[in-house]
Amino acid sequence: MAVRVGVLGATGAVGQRLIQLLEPHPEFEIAALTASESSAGKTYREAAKWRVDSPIPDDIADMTVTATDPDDVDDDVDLLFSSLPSSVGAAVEPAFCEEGYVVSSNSSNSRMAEDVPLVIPEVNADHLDLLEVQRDERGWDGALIKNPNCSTITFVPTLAALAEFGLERVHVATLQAVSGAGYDGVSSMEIIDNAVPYIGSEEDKLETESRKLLGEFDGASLTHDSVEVAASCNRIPTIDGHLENVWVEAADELTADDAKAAMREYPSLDLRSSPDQFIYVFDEPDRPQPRMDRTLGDGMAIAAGGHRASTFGLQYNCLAHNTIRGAAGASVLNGELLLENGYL
Ligand SMILES: NC(=O)C1=CN([C@@H]2O[C@H](COP(=O)(O)OP(=O)(O)OC[C@H]3O[C@@H](n4cnc5c(N)ncnc54)[C@H](OP(=O)(O)O)[C@@H]3O)[C@@H](O)[C@H]2O)C=CC1
Ligand SMILES: N[C@@H](CC(=O)OP(=O)(O)O)C(=O)O
Repeated sequence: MAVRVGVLGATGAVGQRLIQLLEPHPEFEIAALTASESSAGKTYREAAKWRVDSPIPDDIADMTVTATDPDDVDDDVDLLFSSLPSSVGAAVEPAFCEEGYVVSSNSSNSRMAEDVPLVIPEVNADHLDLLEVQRDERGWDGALIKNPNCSTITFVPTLAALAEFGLERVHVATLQAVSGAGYDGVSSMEIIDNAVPYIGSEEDKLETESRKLLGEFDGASLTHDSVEVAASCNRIPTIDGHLENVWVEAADELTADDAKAAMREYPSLDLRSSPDQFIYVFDEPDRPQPRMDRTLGDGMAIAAGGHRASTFGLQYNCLAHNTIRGAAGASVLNGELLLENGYL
């Protein structure tokens, strides 16, 4: 029987992507949709300005949106996907967890909390058991798991593939699509014929979340990885797909061929939304490109290419679909991991 799930922040850009991915999902059944007070009481069709690239599902369109309050969500809903503004998530996600709901959240609040697993299933599924520590410490029947920032998700899998070479220092420069800022996030006058070399708080997220993801969980606490990461984040006029330039300095010799082989061989998982090939490596020097490569693996693969030796170690480029692998798809994959591991 399918697990009954809800979407917190269901009317938003990421909420709509979640619905697009969850509606046909055989393991999950959408049973609750929440948004702000101004949407509560409306049908989903009335409340959401549907903007994703497939029709609004009829059965979802007719559902009534509720306020984002545990009292308004049925008790038989087991899993909540959260795509709330982080300030709202910080206030309400713990309240849902206290009431026994398991929350798979895409919002940035609490990502760095010591007892909150920050998970990319193919990279650090073992961190999920931090939920036992969380439940002990917080006295929750529910649980809170986070996926990382979209730009973090794009390059950390490639680092995980290279970890055996002894990562010491990493530089990453991003070229981020406008969808990462939400529909109204960047005005057309600001971004057309332009690039903006600043995205608030983004660089810090890449630098800190990456070390948490690559860290070691010993069953009681998590030690962040020692790799030094420096990030520079830029907004460019693409719609979807974050492209990143990465330079890696490793303790051991690391050639372009070694890196390509390690990335190609890095395993995927058997979860329903996992791509068959997790990291798709191009030999062509001008790939990956956002428009051509963001839908690899139904938007869940990481693409890499342009591997070469440079003055600052190994250099390459990587790419991921920021609102699928980097946001809604990441939360769904974490939901599948929770299910597989008996947390639902
Ligand atoms: N990891 C990633 O790559 C990405 C992450 N994000 C993150 O996901 C989250 C959502 O982003 P996005 O979908 O673009 O945002 P939107 O502004 O499009 O949607 C926000 C959602 O939250 C609801 N909401 C707003 N205020 C409240 C409130 N006070 N109480 C309850 N619900 C509220 C809105 O409801 P209503 O329609 O009623 O206002 C809407 O459903 C953010 O935290 C964002 O930073 C976003 C993009 C990519
Ligand atoms: N800041 C990211 C998207 C985002 O909302 O990130 P976060 O989930 O860390 O808030 C971007 O602009 O592409």
